[in-house]
Amino acid sequence: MAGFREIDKALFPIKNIPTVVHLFKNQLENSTEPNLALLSIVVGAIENSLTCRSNISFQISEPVEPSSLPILELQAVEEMYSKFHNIIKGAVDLKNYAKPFATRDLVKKVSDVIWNSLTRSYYKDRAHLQSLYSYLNGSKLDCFGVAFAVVAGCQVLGFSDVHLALSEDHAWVVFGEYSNQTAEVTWHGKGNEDKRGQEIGRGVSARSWLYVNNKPVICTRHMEVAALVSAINPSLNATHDAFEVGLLQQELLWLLYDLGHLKKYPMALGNLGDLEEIAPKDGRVQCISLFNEAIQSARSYYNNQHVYPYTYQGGYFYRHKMYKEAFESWANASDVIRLYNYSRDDEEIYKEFLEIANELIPHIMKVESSGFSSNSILKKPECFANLLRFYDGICQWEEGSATPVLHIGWAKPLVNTISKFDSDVRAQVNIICADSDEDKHSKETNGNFFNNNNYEKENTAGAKFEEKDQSTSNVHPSIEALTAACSEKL
Ligand SMILES: CC1(C)CN=C(N2CCN(c3ncnc4sc(CCF)cc34)CC2)S1
Repeated sequence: MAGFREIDKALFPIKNIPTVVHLFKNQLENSTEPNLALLSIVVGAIENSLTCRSNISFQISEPVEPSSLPILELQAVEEMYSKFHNIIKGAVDLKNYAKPFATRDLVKKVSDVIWNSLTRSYYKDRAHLQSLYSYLNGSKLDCFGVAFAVVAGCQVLGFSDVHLALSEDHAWVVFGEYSNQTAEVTWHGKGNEDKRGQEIGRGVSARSWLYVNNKPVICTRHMEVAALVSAINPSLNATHDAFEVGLLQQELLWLLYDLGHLKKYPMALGNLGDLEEIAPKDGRVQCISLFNEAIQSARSYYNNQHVYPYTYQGGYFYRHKMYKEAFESWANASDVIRLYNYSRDDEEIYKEFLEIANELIPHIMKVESSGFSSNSILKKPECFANLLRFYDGICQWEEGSATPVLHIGWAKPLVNTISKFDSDVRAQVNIICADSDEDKHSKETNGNFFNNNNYEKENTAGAKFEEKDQSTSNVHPSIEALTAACSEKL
């Protein structure tokens, strides 16, 4: 695996953002595959020099122009690259691993090399631990960073079949002649035994959101560059971002977008949408269309099994006080989660739905019920319908799961929200409840959602709440009971 080529070396020393973009363009557009280790070291060095406190004096003294960066010398980058190259080549005796395709032993061996060279104990959720710069200068990596380093290590060894697989909260690798082998290479969450070396579960975990029903983003080399760019973290502290790092990330994401490498990567499109909302670039599409592209991508390539595209879009609508639209996005997010079983590995998405249900929606109810405008969302039946669909999805998510989702803390905001809608508004929503003997979860494999035999969730959205004379399907008993209770009460 050669390091930089002459056309790349000529760009050093790097002093500004356009030069970094040029380096990425060279790497992405040339015939040989982009060098993951080199690109991760470059952006990691820039991110760390602009966000880690150790250089705080430097930031105060230097004049900061919008696209000026700390000077990055070629020699410093080459030293870090050869250090990574030597760690990997020194630890893996290629005579033991026949090429051209990787084996599970090889992947596990590279994962062990990274794993065993990390600092014994450190705060794993800290920022700026995702790049090879962090690995080579601090021996620290976060969960994503370990998976990325394994793929970069396999690239150094010449195994071009090893690729990054990404769900919405976990990363693993695929490999082999047909790219159909999978292996865990990093840990997930807190206090969970790592499953490194094992193939991605077909058991209970397969039904959890964490593995997105076997619809992960399978990266090409170019999409692995998009993943390392997406993982750039501009945050300086809890409240501020380093301006140049955010700008660099935005420019690199637009480069990848223009080259077509974000088409099958919904979260990267969402990341770019968030950056565009903060600092819109002239001549570029509106951020809302990026959120829509992310949703279309998830629907086209991942069988609409991803939640985040809808929460990106819902978050945008919420921030812009477009509450009716936000309810629809969140109901669509809920239609995704309802077909999963909640498992202990799904904390991240649980927190996402908890915040929407118990913080964001109550806030909307508060500000909306203070006024009396006839245009209020409290007068709109489609808002009530989407809220019921949102809550119903969470109820169905819980059904059939080993771990409960709802608790009393959910009920108060839920009832409070529903009772804000007058009976004449609620009456315009047509709810048809399934017959009691019609089991909500058909046992036969009617949907190919989970192609196992013992348990099926219907692959139709659990319930549709639409205005009168629209057909609707079955409703979770607790929602049915709730709306009945409201009718009695009011
Ligand atoms: C709507 C939101 C709450 C805003 N940010 C979100 N994310 C920020 C960016 N994220 C990501 N962005 C690009 N690629 C990846 S791969 C991955 C799983 C660990 F490897 C996460 C993730 C995760 C989700 S979701």
